[in-house]
Amino acid sequence: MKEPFQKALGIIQTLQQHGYEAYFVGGAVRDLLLNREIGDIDIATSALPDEVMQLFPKTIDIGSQHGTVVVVHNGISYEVTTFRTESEYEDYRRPGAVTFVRSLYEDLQRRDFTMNAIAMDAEGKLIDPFGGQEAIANRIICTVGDPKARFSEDALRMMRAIRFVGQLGFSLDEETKQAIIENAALLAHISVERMTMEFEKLLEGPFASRALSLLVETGLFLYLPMLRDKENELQAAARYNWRLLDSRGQRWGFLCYILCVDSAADFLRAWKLPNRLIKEVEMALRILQTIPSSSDWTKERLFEFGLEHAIAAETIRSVASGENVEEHRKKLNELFMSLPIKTKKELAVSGNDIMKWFGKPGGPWVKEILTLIERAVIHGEVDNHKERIHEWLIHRNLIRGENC
Ligand SMILES: Nc1ccn([C@@H]2O[C@H](COP(=O)(O)OP(=O)(O)OP(=O)(O)O)[C@@H](O)[C@H]2O)c(=O)n1
Ligand SMILES: [Mg+2]
Repeated sequence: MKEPFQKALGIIQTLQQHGYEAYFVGGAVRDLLLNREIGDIDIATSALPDEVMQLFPKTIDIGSQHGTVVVVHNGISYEVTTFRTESEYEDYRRPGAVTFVRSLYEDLQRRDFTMNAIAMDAEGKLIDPFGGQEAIANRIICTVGDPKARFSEDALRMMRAIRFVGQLGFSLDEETKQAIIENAALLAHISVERMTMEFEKLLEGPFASRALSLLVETGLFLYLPMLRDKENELQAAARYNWRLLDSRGQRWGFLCYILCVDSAADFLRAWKLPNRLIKEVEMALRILQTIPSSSDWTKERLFEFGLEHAIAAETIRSVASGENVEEHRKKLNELFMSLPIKTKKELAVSGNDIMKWFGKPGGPWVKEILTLIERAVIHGEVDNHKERIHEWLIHRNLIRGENC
């Protein structure tokens, strides 16, 4: 058994010793079969939440009314969820109430896709009543049972189907795809935060292009924030190599760039993204406007914007134009390495030095002088050394020697 499962085995064994059933379930089992990195390990059990809480010394009640308790075992948190069916649904979101059941089969039956409805016991034996392994072998995403029923239970599952395409490169089963087309409008019931989480996973996946095409083909894009009027642009976005974008900021920046959004801030706010990310994207887009071509970089501009923002901007530009991303990144790195100082903090003189040398009280002029010095240092006119800078100021007749 692989290490992440091994580490959690004690939980399953304890539950079994007390007469309950317990299994590994969900994404971890799927990823094990796919030889992907194992993420969070989820456990399903016949024990009720209260029973789970009594058995383990360290538990956190994160939603026991829905059946889930976190068990902290050897310093790692595991979600342990009571076998359940989701009997009542409110507004196509997650269930308003759950019914706890004592059978694994019923629990697996209410899960979204067959590949996610495989359980594994403490000996590593798989329990796969819905053909999940076969779906994985055939690289197919297929709902457990009636797709309309599964999507009505939780409309986010339609987004999940397409983000799995982006992550795994699997195909959508025809009936599942048809049901997404027919039920796309149910997505309107889902909170933006949940959609954003799936959309980010989709963009990050190695098959993002294929998934973006599917968002258009199924009509799901119509219910995603700010995408309703962007059908053609999204279709175009699907033709780029998203794999070359290697951070959240780069991906969202590229999306704004390719979709020609009026205001990146408004667009990203509609997706409820954090301010820090919004600032990062705005900066990359501002750079693209200020520096019209990748050959227009100067030491001064690179110093001003910083390497990270510069790389984000040039990555966006080169992915959009089909140029060699690595080459542009390399050039920027080399130019940055040649800078005598990389940040304002590294300048060998401070505002206090300037006021002392000039013998004047502080004011906006101090910043102007510091900028002048910064430029001279960046261009190699003067070494970044306090005395050299002092001499340089005297030489330029900005101060008199005796004020030293
Ligand atoms: N809307 C949902 C969300 C989850 N699940 C079930 O709960 C499991 C765990 O959910 P989650 O961790 O959200 O997704 P994963 O499939 O594990 O994907 P990831 O690897 O991204 O965590 C899923 O495998 C699936 O069996 C479901 O049926 N319907
Ligand atoms: Mg998971």
